Amino acid sequence: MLRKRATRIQAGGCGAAAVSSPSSAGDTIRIGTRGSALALAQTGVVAAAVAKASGSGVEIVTVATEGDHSTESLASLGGTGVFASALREALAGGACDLVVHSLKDLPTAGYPGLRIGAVPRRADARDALCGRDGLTLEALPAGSRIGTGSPRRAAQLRGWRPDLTVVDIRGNVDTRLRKVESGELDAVVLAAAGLTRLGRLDAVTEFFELGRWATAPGQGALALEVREDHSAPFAAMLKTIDHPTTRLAVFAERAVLARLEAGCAAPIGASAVIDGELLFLTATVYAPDGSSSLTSSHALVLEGSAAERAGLPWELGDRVADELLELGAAAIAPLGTAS
Ligand SMILES: NCc1[nH]cc(CCC(=O)O)c1CC(=O)O
Repeated sequence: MLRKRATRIQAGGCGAAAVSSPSSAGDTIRIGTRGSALALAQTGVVAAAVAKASGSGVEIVTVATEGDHSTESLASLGGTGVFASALREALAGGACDLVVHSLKDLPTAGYPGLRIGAVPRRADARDALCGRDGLTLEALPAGSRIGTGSPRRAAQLRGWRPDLTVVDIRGNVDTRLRKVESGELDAVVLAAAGLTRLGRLDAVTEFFELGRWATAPGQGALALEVREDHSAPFAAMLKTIDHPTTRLAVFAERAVLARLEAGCAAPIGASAVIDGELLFLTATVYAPDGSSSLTSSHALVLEGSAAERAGLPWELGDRVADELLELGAAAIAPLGTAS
Protein backbone atom coordinates (compact mmCIF):
# COMPACT_ATOMS: atom_id res chain seq x y z
CA MET A 1 0.00 0.00 0.00
CA LEU A 2 1.41 3.34 -1.01
CA ARG A 3 0.61 6.81 0.09
CA LYS A 4 2.34 9.67 -1.61
CA ARG A 5 3.35 12.60 0.47
CA ALA A 6 3.71 16.05 -0.93
CA THR A 7 7.22 16.33 0.47
CA ARG A 8 9.72 17.46 -2.13
CA ILE A 9 13.29 18.45 -1.60
CA GLN A 10 14.94 20.37 -4.40
CA ALA A 11 18.64 20.10 -4.89
CA GLY A 12 20.64 23.13 -3.88
CA GLY A 13 22.12 23.24 -7.35
CA CYS A 14 25.48 24.67 -6.27
CA GLY A 15 27.67 22.95 -8.82
CA ALA A 16 26.59 19.40 -8.02
CA ALA A 17 27.07 17.23 -11.10
CA ALA A 18 23.77 16.43 -12.74
CA VAL A 19 22.92 12.75 -12.39
CA SER A 20 19.98 11.25 -14.14
CA SER A 21 17.53 9.33 -12.02
CA PRO A 22 17.21 5.59 -12.63
CA SER A 23 13.49 6.15 -12.86
CA SER A 24 11.78 6.17 -16.23
CA ALA A 25 9.46 8.81 -14.80
CA GLY A 26 12.07 11.52 -15.23
CA ASP A 27 14.61 13.37 -13.20
CA THR A 28 13.08 13.05 -9.74
CA ILE A 29 14.54 10.40 -7.42
CA ARG A 30 11.76 8.78 -5.39
CA ILE A 31 12.83 7.63 -1.94
CA GLY A 32 10.67 5.08 -0.14
CA THR A 33 10.42 5.03 3.65
CA ARG A 34 8.25 3.90 6.50
CA GLY A 35 6.00 6.60 7.85
CA SER A 36 7.08 6.61 11.51
CA ALA A 37 8.62 9.77 12.93
CA LEU A 38 11.96 7.99 13.26
CA ALA A 39 11.88 6.69 9.68
CA LEU A 40 10.91 10.11 8.32
CA ALA A 41 13.67 11.81 10.33
CA GLN A 42 16.37 9.50 9.00
CA THR A 43 14.99 9.57 5.47
CA GLY A 44 15.02 13.37 5.55
CA VAL A 45 18.76 13.31 6.16
CA VAL A 46 19.29 10.77 3.35
CA ALA A 47 17.05 12.76 0.98
CA ALA A 48 19.08 15.92 1.55
CA ALA A 49 22.30 13.98 0.83
CA VAL A 50 20.81 12.41 -2.31
CA ALA A 51 19.58 15.78 -3.55
CA LYS A 52 22.99 17.35 -2.99
CA ALA A 53 24.94 14.49 -4.56
CA SER A 54 22.67 14.04 -7.57
CA GLY A 55 21.45 17.53 -8.40
CA SER A 56 18.05 15.91 -8.92
CA GLY A 57 14.73 16.59 -7.32
CA VAL A 58 13.82 14.17 -4.56
CA GLU A 59 10.40 12.90 -3.60
CA ILE A 60 9.67 10.99 -0.40
CA VAL A 61 7.15 8.16 -0.70
CA THR A 62 5.82 6.65 2.54
CA VAL A 63 5.03 2.95 2.57
CA ALA A 64 2.95 1.31 5.30
CA THR A 65 4.52 -1.93 6.57
CA GLU A 66 3.19 -4.91 8.48
CA GLY A 67 5.35 -3.83 11.42
CA ASP A 68 3.46 -0.52 11.58
CA HIS A 69 -0.03 -2.05 11.48
CA SER A 70 0.35 -4.98 13.80
CA THR A 71 -0.03 -4.65 17.53
CA GLU A 72 1.41 -8.14 18.03
CA SER A 73 4.64 -8.31 19.98
CA LEU A 74 7.70 -8.13 17.74
CA ALA A 75 8.85 -11.49 19.03
CA SER A 76 5.58 -13.16 18.04
CA LEU A 77 5.64 -11.53 14.61
CA GLY A 78 8.91 -13.37 14.11
CA GLY A 79 10.84 -10.16 13.72
CA THR A 80 12.47 -10.94 10.41
CA GLY A 81 11.51 -8.35 7.91
CA VAL A 82 8.22 -7.07 9.30
CA PHE A 83 9.38 -3.53 8.65
CA ALA A 84 11.32 -4.20 5.46
CA SER A 85 9.12 -6.35 3.21
CA ALA A 86 6.69 -3.71 2.01
CA LEU A 87 9.55 -1.31 1.30
CA ARG A 88 11.34 -3.97 -0.73
CA GLU A 89 8.20 -4.75 -2.70
CA ALA A 90 7.65 -1.06 -3.48
CA LEU A 91 11.25 -0.78 -4.68
CA ALA A 92 11.19 -3.98 -6.73
CA GLY A 93 7.88 -2.92 -8.29
CA GLY A 94 9.27 0.45 -9.36
CA ALA A 95 7.17 2.62 -7.03
CA CYS A 96 10.38 4.25 -5.85
CA ASP A 97 14.08 4.32 -6.81
CA LEU A 98 15.67 3.68 -3.44
CA VAL A 99 14.41 2.83 0.02
CA VAL A 100 15.86 3.73 3.41
CA HIS A 101 15.99 1.01 6.07
CA SER A 102 17.27 0.92 9.61
CA LEU A 103 19.95 -1.64 8.88
CA LYS A 104 19.10 -3.66 11.98
CA ASP A 105 15.55 -4.20 10.67
CA LEU A 106 16.73 -5.44 7.25
CA PRO A 107 16.84 -9.25 6.88
CA THR A 108 20.25 -10.63 5.98
CA ALA A 109 18.72 -12.64 3.13
CA GLY A 110 18.81 -10.64 -0.09
CA TYR A 111 15.81 -9.85 -2.27
CA PRO A 112 15.86 -10.75 -5.98
CA GLY A 113 16.95 -7.80 -8.07
CA LEU A 114 17.82 -5.58 -5.09
CA ARG A 115 21.09 -4.72 -3.37
CA ILE A 116 22.37 -2.46 -0.61
CA GLY A 117 23.58 0.52 -2.63
CA ALA A 118 25.00 2.60 0.21
CA VAL A 119 25.55 2.51 3.95
CA PRO A 120 25.95 6.03 5.33
CA ARG A 121 28.17 6.80 8.34
CA ARG A 122 26.86 5.10 11.43
CA ALA A 123 25.39 6.96 14.39
CA ASP A 124 25.74 5.88 18.05
CA ALA A 125 25.35 2.07 18.16
CA ARG A 126 24.61 1.93 21.92
CA ASP A 127 21.40 1.22 23.76
CA ALA A 128 20.22 3.74 26.30
CA LEU A 129 18.04 3.52 29.39
CA CYS A 130 15.33 6.13 29.71
CA GLY A 131 14.31 5.89 33.33
CA ARG A 132 12.01 7.89 35.58
CA ASP A 133 13.53 10.42 37.96
CA GLY A 134 17.03 10.15 36.51
CA LEU A 135 17.38 6.50 37.59
CA THR A 136 20.10 4.23 36.16
CA LEU A 137 19.68 0.47 35.74
CA GLU A 138 21.55 -0.19 38.97
CA ALA A 139 19.52 2.36 40.91
CA LEU A 140 16.05 1.14 39.86
CA PRO A 141 14.27 -0.38 42.89
CA ALA A 142 13.52 -4.13 42.87
CA GLY A 143 10.25 -4.88 41.09
CA SER A 144 10.55 -1.89 38.73
CA ARG A 145 8.82 -2.37 35.39
CA ILE A 146 11.05 -1.95 32.31
CA GLY A 147 9.59 -1.95 28.80
CA THR A 148 11.15 -3.41 25.68
CA GLY A 149 9.89 -5.35 22.67
CA SER A 150 13.28 -6.86 21.92
CA PRO A 151 14.15 -10.39 23.06
CA ARG A 152 17.82 -9.37 23.19
CA ARG A 153 17.16 -6.42 25.49
CA ALA A 154 14.81 -8.51 27.61
CA ALA A 155 17.50 -11.17 28.06
CA GLN A 156 20.13 -8.56 28.91
CA LEU A 157 17.84 -6.89 31.44
CA ARG A 158 17.06 -10.24 33.08
CA GLY A 159 20.77 -11.02 33.19
CA TRP A 160 21.77 -7.76 34.85
CA ARG A 161 18.70 -7.30 37.05
CA PRO A 162 16.74 -10.54 37.57
CA ASP A 163 14.69 -8.70 40.23
CA LEU A 164 13.04 -6.36 37.71
CA THR A 165 9.93 -7.04 35.63
CA VAL A 166 10.39 -6.89 31.87
CA VAL A 167 7.25 -5.70 30.08
CA ASP A 168 6.81 -6.53 26.36
CA ILE A 169 5.82 -3.29 24.61
CA ARG A 170 5.31 -2.09 21.05
CA GLY A 171 4.94 1.31 19.48
CA ASN A 172 7.14 4.08 18.25
CA VAL A 173 9.79 5.86 20.28
CA ASP A 174 7.52 8.65 21.52
CA THR A 175 4.83 6.18 22.62
CA ARG A 176 7.43 4.25 24.60
CA LEU A 177 8.83 7.35 26.27
CA ARG A 178 5.33 8.45 27.23
CA LYS A 179 4.86 5.18 29.15
CA VAL A 180 7.67 6.33 31.44
CA GLU A 181 6.41 9.91 31.66
CA SER A 182 2.93 8.67 32.60
CA GLY A 183 4.26 6.31 35.27
CA GLU A 184 3.00 3.17 33.52
CA LEU A 185 6.62 1.98 33.33
CA ASP A 186 9.71 2.85 35.37
CA ALA A 187 12.04 2.74 32.36
CA VAL A 188 12.40 1.73 28.72
CA VAL A 189 15.49 0.70 26.74
CA LEU A 190 15.88 2.31 23.32
CA ALA A 191 18.56 2.78 20.69
CA ALA A 192 20.64 5.92 21.25
CA ALA A 193 20.65 6.49 17.46
CA GLY A 194 16.88 6.71 17.28
CA LEU A 195 16.70 9.06 20.26
CA THR A 196 19.37 11.22 18.66
CA ARG A 197 17.54 11.39 15.34
CA LEU A 198 14.32 12.38 17.11
CA GLY A 199 16.02 14.95 19.32
CA ARG A 200 15.06 13.00 22.47
CA LEU A 201 18.45 12.44 24.12
CA ASP A 202 17.05 14.48 27.02
CA ALA A 203 15.14 11.34 28.10
CA VAL A 204 18.31 9.23 28.52
CA THR A 205 19.38 8.44 32.08
CA GLU A 206 22.17 5.97 31.18
CA PHE A 207 24.08 4.86 28.08
CA PHE A 208 25.10 1.19 28.09
CA GLU A 209 28.67 0.68 26.89
CA LEU A 210 28.99 -1.84 24.05
CA GLY A 211 31.50 -3.96 25.98
CA ARG A 212 28.97 -4.89 28.64
CA TRP A 213 25.81 -4.48 26.60
CA ALA A 214 26.04 -5.64 22.98
CA THR A 215 23.48 -4.21 20.57
CA ALA A 216 21.75 -5.48 17.45
CA PRO A 217 23.84 -6.14 14.34
CA GLY A 218 23.70 -2.93 12.31
CA GLN A 219 22.20 -0.81 15.07
CA GLY A 220 22.66 2.90 14.47
CA ALA A 221 23.29 2.42 10.75
CA LEU A 222 21.04 2.92 7.73
CA ALA A 223 20.92 0.99 4.46
CA LEU A 224 19.97 2.52 1.12
CA GLU A 225 18.54 -0.36 -0.87
CA VAL A 226 18.31 -0.01 -4.66
CA ARG A 227 17.45 -2.07 -7.73
CA GLU A 228 20.42 -3.72 -9.36
CA ASP A 229 19.51 -2.31 -12.76
CA HIS A 230 20.21 1.36 -12.05
CA SER A 231 22.38 3.66 -14.15
CA ALA A 232 26.10 4.38 -13.73
CA PRO A 233 25.49 8.00 -12.61
CA PHE A 234 23.08 6.71 -9.96
CA ALA A 235 25.79 4.31 -8.74
CA ALA A 236 28.25 7.21 -8.59
CA MET A 237 25.78 9.21 -6.50
CA LEU A 238 25.39 6.26 -4.09
CA LYS A 239 29.13 6.01 -3.73
CA THR A 240 29.38 9.57 -2.42
CA ILE A 241 26.92 8.68 0.36
CA ASP A 242 28.49 5.32 1.23
CA HIS A 243 30.82 5.16 4.26
CA PRO A 244 33.17 2.20 3.63
CA THR A 245 34.26 1.80 7.26
CA THR A 246 30.67 1.57 8.47
CA ARG A 247 29.90 -0.87 5.66
CA LEU A 248 32.72 -3.24 6.69
CA ALA A 249 31.67 -3.13 10.35
CA VAL A 250 27.95 -3.68 9.84
CA PHE A 251 28.46 -6.42 7.26
CA ALA A 252 30.67 -8.30 9.73
CA GLU A 253 27.91 -8.00 12.36
CA ARG A 254 25.25 -9.13 9.91
CA ALA A 255 27.38 -12.07 8.80
CA VAL A 256 27.05 -13.48 12.32
CA LEU A 257 23.25 -13.34 12.06
CA ALA A 258 23.32 -14.92 8.61
CA ARG A 259 25.59 -17.78 9.71
CA LEU A 260 23.47 -18.45 12.80
CA GLU A 261 20.36 -18.30 10.60
CA ALA A 262 18.90 -15.90 13.10
CA GLY A 263 16.51 -13.02 12.47
CA CYS A 264 16.57 -9.47 13.78
CA ALA A 265 14.46 -10.54 16.78
CA ALA A 266 16.97 -13.17 17.96
CA PRO A 267 18.69 -12.55 21.30
CA ILE A 268 22.02 -11.72 19.67
CA GLY A 269 24.24 -8.68 19.98
CA ALA A 270 27.20 -7.89 17.75
CA SER A 271 29.63 -5.02 17.56
CA ALA A 272 32.40 -4.47 15.01
CA VAL A 273 34.92 -1.66 15.05
CA ILE A 274 37.84 -0.74 12.86
CA ASP A 275 41.07 0.32 14.53
CA GLY A 276 43.77 1.16 12.04
CA GLU A 277 44.24 -1.89 9.82
CA LEU A 278 42.26 -4.25 12.05
CA LEU A 279 38.58 -5.15 11.92
CA PHE A 280 37.40 -6.36 15.37
CA LEU A 281 34.14 -8.25 15.86
CA THR A 282 32.50 -9.34 19.12
CA ALA A 283 29.17 -11.14 19.26
CA THR A 284 27.10 -12.42 22.19
CA VAL A 285 24.20 -14.88 22.22
CA TYR A 286 21.86 -14.63 25.24
CA ALA A 287 19.62 -17.18 26.88
CA PRO A 288 16.16 -15.52 26.76
CA ASP A 289 15.78 -15.81 30.54
CA GLY A 290 19.09 -14.00 31.08
CA SER A 291 20.62 -16.96 32.91
CA SER A 292 23.61 -17.30 30.58
CA SER A 293 25.32 -15.89 27.53
CA LEU A 294 28.15 -16.82 25.17
CA THR A 295 30.61 -14.39 23.61
CA SER A 296 33.15 -14.70 20.82
CA SER A 297 35.64 -12.08 19.58
CA HIS A 298 38.02 -12.18 16.64
CA ALA A 299 39.91 -9.73 14.47
CA LEU A 300 41.22 -9.66 10.89
CA VAL A 301 43.80 -7.50 9.15
CA LEU A 302 42.20 -5.38 6.42
CA GLU A 303 44.42 -6.20 3.46
CA GLY A 304 44.23 -7.34 -0.13
CA SER A 305 42.47 -6.08 -3.22
CA ALA A 306 39.16 -4.26 -2.98
CA ALA A 307 37.34 -7.50 -3.85
CA GLU A 308 39.26 -9.43 -1.19
CA ARG A 309 38.57 -6.78 1.41
CA ALA A 310 34.86 -6.91 0.60
CA GLY A 311 34.89 -10.58 1.57
CA LEU A 312 36.61 -10.04 4.93
CA PRO A 313 33.50 -9.09 6.95
CA TRP A 314 31.89 -12.40 5.94
CA GLU A 315 35.03 -14.36 6.80
CA LEU A 316 35.21 -12.69 10.22
CA GLY A 317 31.48 -13.08 10.89
CA ASP A 318 31.64 -16.77 10.00
CA ARG A 319 34.58 -17.28 12.35
CA VAL A 320 32.75 -15.66 15.27
CA ALA A 321 29.47 -17.44 14.52
CA ASP A 322 31.16 -20.82 14.19
CA GLU A 323 32.84 -20.34 17.55
CA LEU A 324 29.48 -19.40 19.13
CA LEU A 325 27.97 -22.60 17.70
CA GLU A 326 30.90 -24.67 19.01
CA LEU A 327 30.37 -23.12 22.44
CA GLY A 328 26.72 -24.25 22.34
CA ALA A 329 24.79 -21.15 21.21
CA ALA A 330 22.02 -23.23 19.64
CA ALA A 331 21.36 -24.89 23.01
CA ILE A 332 20.87 -21.65 24.97
CA ALA A 333 19.01 -19.44 22.49
CA PRO A 334 16.31 -19.86 19.86
CA LEU A 335 18.15 -19.47 16.56
CA GLY A 336 16.85 -20.22 13.08
CA THR A 337 13.29 -19.41 12.16
CA ALA A 338 12.06 -19.84 15.72
CA SER A 339 13.75 -16.60 16.76
N1 LIG B 1 13.24 -2.00 15.67
C1 LIG B 1 12.92 -0.60 15.76
C2 LIG B 1 14.10 0.26 15.50
N2 LIG B 1 14.80 0.16 14.36
C3 LIG B 1 15.85 1.05 14.43
C4 LIG B 1 15.76 1.71 15.64
C5 LIG B 1 16.69 2.73 16.16
C6 LIG B 1 17.65 3.34 15.18
C7 LIG B 1 18.80 2.45 14.75
O1 LIG B 1 19.20 1.52 15.45
O2 LIG B 1 19.32 2.71 13.67
C8 LIG B 1 14.64 1.25 16.32
C9 LIG B 1 14.14 1.68 17.64
C10 LIG B 1 14.93 1.16 18.81
O3 LIG B 1 15.47 0.06 18.75
O4 LIG B 1 14.99 1.85 19.84
